Amino acid sequence: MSPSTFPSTSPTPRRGDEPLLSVRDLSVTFGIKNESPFTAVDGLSFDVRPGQTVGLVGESGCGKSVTSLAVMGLLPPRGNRVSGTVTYDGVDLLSLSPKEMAARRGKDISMIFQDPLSSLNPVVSIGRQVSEVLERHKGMSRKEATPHARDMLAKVGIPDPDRRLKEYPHQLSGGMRQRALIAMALACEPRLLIADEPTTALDVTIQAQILALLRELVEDTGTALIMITHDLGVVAGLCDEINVLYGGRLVERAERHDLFAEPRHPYTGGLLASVPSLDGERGARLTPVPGSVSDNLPWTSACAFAPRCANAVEHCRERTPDLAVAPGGRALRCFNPLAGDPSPAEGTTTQEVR
Ligand SMILES: Nc1ncnc2c1ncn2[C@@H]1O[C@H](COP(=O)(O)OP(=O)(O)OP(=O)(O)O)[C@@H](O)[C@H]1O
Repeated sequence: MSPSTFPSTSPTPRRGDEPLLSVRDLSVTFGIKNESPFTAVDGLSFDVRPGQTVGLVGESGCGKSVTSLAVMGLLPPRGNRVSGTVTYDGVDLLSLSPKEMAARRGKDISMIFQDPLSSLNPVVSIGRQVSEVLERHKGMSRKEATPHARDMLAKVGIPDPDRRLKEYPHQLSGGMRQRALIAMALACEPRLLIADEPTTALDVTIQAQILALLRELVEDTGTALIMITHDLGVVAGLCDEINVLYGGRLVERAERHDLFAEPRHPYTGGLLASVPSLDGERGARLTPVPGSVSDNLPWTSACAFAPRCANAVEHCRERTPDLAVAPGGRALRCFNPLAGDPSPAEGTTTQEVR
């Protein structure tokens, strides 16, 4: 695809500017009327700048999707408590009314989900679904929106877009459906795109194509991208910065290169050891992280990961590790990290966050 494939979201500022999205101390607790409420996201903070791709990574249940739903204002209206701030372009999204938030969704911030089949309406043609977004958010008439919808399908690499416009989701392959969903998400040139496991339902070749498409989008338009995945392999070629979550809390954050070259949290190390590598020895076995999240200890009195951690020492089960943030932004929540340079947790210049 050519560098001019995507329309520029001008005057979007480029990489390196102020954060477009700042999440600060975000917590989401479910079952607030029950005797034992459950905190799915606990004190999470991260920034996303224009043109930056930020990964939220962790295994099932660590709070990735709940974080994205909180940012999008899509959590169930009752039965949960959300605290902290989610500042987008200077506005705290958590303070907006449902109506105000609905007006921003699809326009300023868009989301693509794991399963395109359940995200697309099965009885509405692909062209109609893309053009409806343009009618709703850009005030276009149906007549004006249809050629734009066609262009969007072409831009995301759907061949023969004139024919595809008239087709229904079941007539497209899985990869084409995901492209159609990306076309819908991009129709209004959002400045922030959240992709929640966008390639999990696709086979490996198509996965690579969709990831390449997202990378081009970010490079060409300066769109900020939050990439949610359980698979460090997916973020390897895409993310600038990676946030590793465990049990609802951030346990490590680093630039992609630093994280892959030198993981410091034993959980990050475990995730990396379970990713297949092209450089790995033939026949080498992958090492999964032992145990499951059901083994977790409560963060309030321990490190939740301690029962599964080969590096755990006695007080990991007795005290809560704080998140220590180094001046460059690298962050670590661990009493006994993997070997490497002195970590923030080992007491260099640090700022205790939580
Ligand atoms: N509406 C809800 N009510 C109660 N608990 C919920 C609700 N939504 C999510 N949870 C719980 O919050 C925790 C975090 O869920 P979340 O979907 O964010 O996990 P995830 O990291 O995205 O995992 P997955 O990849 O499996 O979706 C899970 O234990 C989940 O059961």
